[in-house]
Amino acid sequence: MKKMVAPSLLAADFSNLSKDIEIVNQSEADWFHLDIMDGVFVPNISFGIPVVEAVKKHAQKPLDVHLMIVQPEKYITAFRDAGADLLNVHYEASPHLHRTVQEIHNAGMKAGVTINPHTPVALLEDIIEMVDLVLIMSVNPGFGGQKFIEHTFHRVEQLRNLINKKNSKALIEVDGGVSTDNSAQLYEAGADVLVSGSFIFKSDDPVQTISELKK
Ligand SMILES: O=C(CO)[C@@H](O)[C@H](O)COP(=O)(O)O
Ligand SMILES: [Fe+2]
Repeated sequence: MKKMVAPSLLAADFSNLSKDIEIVNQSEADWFHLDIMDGVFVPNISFGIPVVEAVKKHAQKPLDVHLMIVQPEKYITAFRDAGADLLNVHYEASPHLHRTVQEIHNAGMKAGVTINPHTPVALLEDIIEMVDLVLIMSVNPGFGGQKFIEHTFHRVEQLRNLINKKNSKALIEVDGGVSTDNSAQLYEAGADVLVSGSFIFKSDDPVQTISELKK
């Protein structure tokens, strides 16, 4: 497994965002994770396209944008123009997922599909060969700082088996409640990328915490 870490800026200090962006730049983190919430698909509103654009100006690593919005296909080029390198759309919000993935690729980005904790991994059988990444939610999306759902380990194993069976190159990313209590076991189950927000930014030494999450 790759053992990559994508700090979620949802837990950063929005009154001093450039400081937290610099922490991620200086750390062993691989990507920035940006959570876009619309108050419709999920019961919370976070930030939108202008903030992605602002982060892009300072970020020295790729932007992994997690869209928790209805009709994500409407905003593909807008997020590309704002600086997204990888665009994650929810399976549950995408009735024409095959077309949406094609459009993300045509816009020049990597395409990720995200699944909520209740969505069966097996539903990805006919899309897994064309996506670059699957993001498994290990909490119900909408908020940072929630408790990790233990059943996620089993879902990561199921997805790793599906990826192997289909000879897919998709990476497995896990998001929600990730800490050093579960990181090693997640990599062992087959995860490549771990998203972590509050565990990193509420710690005394975020740079060190990011290093610990890569072990
Ligand atoms: O997508 C989401 C939440 O919906 C996440 O990316 C959170 O921002 C992760 O935060 P922590 O659970 O690590 O605090
Ligand atoms: Fe996220």
